[in-house]
Amino acid sequence: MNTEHPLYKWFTPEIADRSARILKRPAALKIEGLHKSFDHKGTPVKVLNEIDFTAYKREFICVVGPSGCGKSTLARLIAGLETHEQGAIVIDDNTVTGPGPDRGMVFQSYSLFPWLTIKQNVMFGLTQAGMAYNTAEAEAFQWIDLVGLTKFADAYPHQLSGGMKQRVAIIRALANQPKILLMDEPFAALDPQNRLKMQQYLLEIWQNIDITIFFITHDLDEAIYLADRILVLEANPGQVVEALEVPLPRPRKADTLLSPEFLATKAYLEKLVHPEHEEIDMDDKLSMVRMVPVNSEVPDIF
Ligand SMILES: Nc1ncnc2c1ncn2[C@@H]1O[C@H](COP(=O)(O)OP(=O)(O)OP(=O)(O)O)[C@@H](O)[C@H]1O
Repeated sequence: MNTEHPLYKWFTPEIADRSARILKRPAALKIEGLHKSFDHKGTPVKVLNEIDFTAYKREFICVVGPSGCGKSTLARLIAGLETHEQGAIVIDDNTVTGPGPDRGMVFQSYSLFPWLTIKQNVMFGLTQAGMAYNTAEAEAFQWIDLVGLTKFADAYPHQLSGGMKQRVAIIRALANQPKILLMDEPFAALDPQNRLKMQQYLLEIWQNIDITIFFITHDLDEAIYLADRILVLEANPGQVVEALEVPLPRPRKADTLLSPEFLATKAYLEKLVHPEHEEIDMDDKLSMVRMVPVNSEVPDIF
């Protein structure tokens, strides 16, 4: 780690050791010179520019960046749901040319089949891949048990809370044994308490199975809490600003969010992701406050 880096003092020998161990593992995902444009009224508009990045086996990567910087596009390209004009995406030495069973996806909206029970949802990919019904059912029960939903195996998605549905979406993706789990804002629709619980669940699952996670989020707290490294993108066009090693030891717990290294990392990321915030001075803020009409209803929280 560069001794000039603003977070240098938090890179303890323990963190440096974790980082060195991860970098020695084989690459799970290589993104090489990736460019992506979308057509806008007949003109190509570059969304991703020269993205180069490698994630190593069992690494937990979070991707952050301002709205529109191409985070979801990048996840969709890795999933093989979009095509790119230049560069390559390589998973375990295989170049991505379309969707495949080596990648599982979990989105913000619960993409469960509403007409299937929880067990049937989890079994779906397994039976589609040719697994015998009884074997698939036994596997599905193991996954359902892992996330504490045994009692709900025969329930339908609409009978579950948002957090429960997301647990099912995760195990449904994992049951197919992908090499990479792509998650695009999976917990964004949950309230803060359920969100934290889901983050803890995800970390527990990740620690117990052989999976590399590529997790898109708007939420810097979430990224710092979960990731080994955070890929920071900037917008117009989307390109890499930094792949930041998270200087926080594991295991991470709820009080990790209050530690000085967490707060220092967050302040650093805030500046990378929203540099314009530095330009807002207090006089601007006060002039906005003064614009509130004297008689307007002000909520009783002040
Ligand atoms: N199918 C499409 N056709 C045309 N333009 C698109 C398409 N998909 C995305 N874009 C544009 O590409 C840019 C990046 O979009 P993308 O959704 O990947 O960004 P993002 O970083 O995930 O944004 P957010 O954080 O707001 O979800 C945006 O300007 C978007 O309007």
